[in-house]
Order: sequence, then C-alpha cells, then structure tokens
Amino acid sequence: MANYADFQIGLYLAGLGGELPAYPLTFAGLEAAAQAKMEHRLWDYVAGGAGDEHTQRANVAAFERWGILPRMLSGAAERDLSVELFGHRLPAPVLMAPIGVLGVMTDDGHGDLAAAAASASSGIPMIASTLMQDPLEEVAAALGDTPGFFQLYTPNDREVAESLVRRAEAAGFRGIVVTLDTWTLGFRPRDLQHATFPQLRGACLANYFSDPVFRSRLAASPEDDPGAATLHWAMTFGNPTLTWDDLAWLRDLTDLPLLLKGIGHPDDVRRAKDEGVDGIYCSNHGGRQAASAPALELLPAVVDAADGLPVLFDSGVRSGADVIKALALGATAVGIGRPYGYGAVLGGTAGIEFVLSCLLAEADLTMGLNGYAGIAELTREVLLRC
Ligand SMILES: Cc1cc2nc3c(=O)[nH]c(=O)nc-3n(C[C@H](O)[C@H](O)[C@H](O)COP(=O)(O)O)c2cc1C
Ligand SMILES: O=C(O)C(=O)c1ccccc1
Repeated sequence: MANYADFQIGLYLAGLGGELPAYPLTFAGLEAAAQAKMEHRLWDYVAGGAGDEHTQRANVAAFERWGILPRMLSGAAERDLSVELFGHRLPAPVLMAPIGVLGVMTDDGHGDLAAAAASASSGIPMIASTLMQDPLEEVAAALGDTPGFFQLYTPNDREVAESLVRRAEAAGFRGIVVTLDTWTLGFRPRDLQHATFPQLRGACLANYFSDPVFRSRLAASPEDDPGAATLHWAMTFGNPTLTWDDLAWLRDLTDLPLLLKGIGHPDDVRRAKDEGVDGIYCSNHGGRQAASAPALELLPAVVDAADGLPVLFDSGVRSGADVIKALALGATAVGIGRPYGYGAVLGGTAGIEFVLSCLLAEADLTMGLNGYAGIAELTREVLLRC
C-alpha cells in the first residue's frame, strides 16, 4: 500500500535541508512554468482548446462547485487508495490520459518514453496515444511491470486499425481505449492561428510510419518521402462514417478489455454495454473537441447507466481534491491530462513523477483529513454542492 502523504513530509525535510522543490506544486504554477519554457506555437496547441475555450474553463469550474463533507474522529490515519481495474491492482485510481503530442513536449523529443518510465516507477498506468513519437512497442517495453493501455484512433482504413490493435496486443498492452470524439479535429482558434497541428508537420506519427499495413499503402517509404506519408496519414486518420454499426467489428478486434473514450450520454453507455464493451471513459477531451460539451456534470448519469461497468473520467482534473470529487461522483479511476504534460515539459520523467506525486499526496491527504480511509467510502453523499 503506497503511502502518498509521505511525499509531503519528504518535501518539508528536503526544504529544511535547503533543497527546495524542483518544480511548481500547483497547476497554475506548472502552467506558467511550462508556458515560459515552451515554443509558443506548441504551447498554444497544448493549452488551447475548442472555440473561445469556455469549455475547458467550465471543466475546471465544475470541480470548484463541489465541496467535500468533513467527518472527524473517523479513524482515517491509515488510508488505502488502491483499486482494482480489469484484474489489475492499481496503487491509486489514477491514470495518465493519452496526450498525442507528448513525444515532442520533452527536451529530448521522447516524451512518450518519459511517460512510460514514470509509469514504470510510479505504478500509475499510462494510456499511450496512437499519436506517438516512438513506436508503441518501445513505449510498452518501457512500462516495466505497470499495466499499460493503448488508445486507438480508428483510421478509415480498417486494416491499419487492425494492425495497430494486433501490435498493441503483442506489445503487452492490457486494454484498448477507442477515442470516439475526434473523428475530425475540433475548431481550435489558437492552433489555427499558427497552423501548428504537429502531426500535419509529420510529428508523432511513429506508430503509422512503423506499421507494415500503413507502409504498404505508400508509393515511397516514410523515410524516403515523409511528406507523402504525412499526407496519407491526414487523409486516413479519422473515420467520420464510424457508427454504432461498426462496434461489433471493433469489439471483435480484440479480447483485451475495450473502452470507449468520449462517452457522455447515458443512452450511449447502454448501447456500449449492449455491444459488449468493458469500460466507459467519460471525457470531453479537455474541451478541445466539441465546444460546450459538459464533462463532470455528465459523470453521475454515465455511472448510473454503466451499472457496474468501470467508468474512467477526465477533463479538468487539476488537483488531488479533484480526483477525490470525481471518485465520489462514481468514477472508478481518473485520467490526468495537461498537468502531467506540463510535468513532462519541465522535467521529462522526473517532472511527471513529481506532478503525480503531488496529486496523489494531495488526494490522500484530502481524503484522510476529511475522514475517509478508503475509496469505497467516497460516495455522492460525501459531496456538497457549494
Ligand atoms: C495536447 C493534448 C493532446 C491530446 N491527445 C489525445 C490523444 O492523442 N488521444 C486522446 O484520446 N485524447 C487526447 N487528448 C485528450 C486527453 O486524453 C484528455 O481527455 C484531456 O487532456 C483531459 O483534459 P485536461 O487535460 O484539461 O484535464 C489530448 C489532450 C491534450 C491536452
Ligand atoms: O490534440 C488532440 O487533442 C488530439 O487528440 C489530436 C487529434 C487528432 C490529431 C492530432 C491530435
């Protein structure tokens, strides 16, 4: 059982010895430091979102409207944050959400490997994006004993999708997360302003360029003609015609746990269950895709409709207290997005480890100080609308 609160004691002890934290401890601090360090176009791509960006601001505000009811003298000195997910015991109900541009966010240009190393050392699972700078096999190998998940963007070429899933299985990923909310790119003014879109410039396409089926579609190899390979990726990346009728095909692709990311409506949850899906991932993509999509507000109804199926949640999680709130609203585990991305910018593996340690220490202390000793005690009744 990990004792996450000890991280705080370690910070004080190091500080008393004159060694102050290497990275900021708040999301606002991480954001400011990452912005100062990043090339401004990449910053706008990562920090930005759909439309006027009220959606991503609303994601954060939704957490602020909940308080946690305090219970005193309840015996929460020893706490257990661990949870079971698809047969794996996780040290805490937290995962690294897929960030398709992570590869180019670290100094060395291997951000996916940095996240995998942080996953290996922390036990916090990584959901590896289809859009990586290093091939999925290398990323999987760097995960050590920590279970990893592969996020699939379903190309409009079914055989490429099948090949990616086969490779993810062979590499040892423990589940496939199919993202449904990005069949085309959202309207992102900050990104459009500079036409950054890193993938259109050939970045983070290693899983495609290393894929035998994708390569078989090209007249020249990606090494010989990266421009043509990138153009082919752009033409085949999304599949706007994918519907529920294709779910049977997706389900048959793998025996691994299959999760659908971007689900927010209870009817879609029920349909997903009918199609044999193993988990629901409620998310509005961090406000980057459909403008005005709610996120946290949708979680309780999604959990009710899931009726026992695991529900992951992300979008707007900025602190350990946010993790506790999402769990209390019924999430089985919570995805961290931009916060660990900024950790990667600032310090690669060490930066990600630091951000996760802060989040987990805060989650642990928030749970304990409010009088709850275990995840099972976090129900809707512990929250108060403020
Ligand atoms: C820069 C960036 C790239 C992302 N790339 C992917 C991706 O490749 N696949 C995916 O399913 N979601 C992707 N997401 C969405 C995240 O998985 C997650 O839903 C989102 O970051 C949650 O919002 P938050 O970071 O504001 O908490 C990306 C998010 C960001 C910020
Ligand atoms: O930027 C994103 O959020 C993302 O998921 C994405 C989707 C398509 C292409 C590139 C990135």
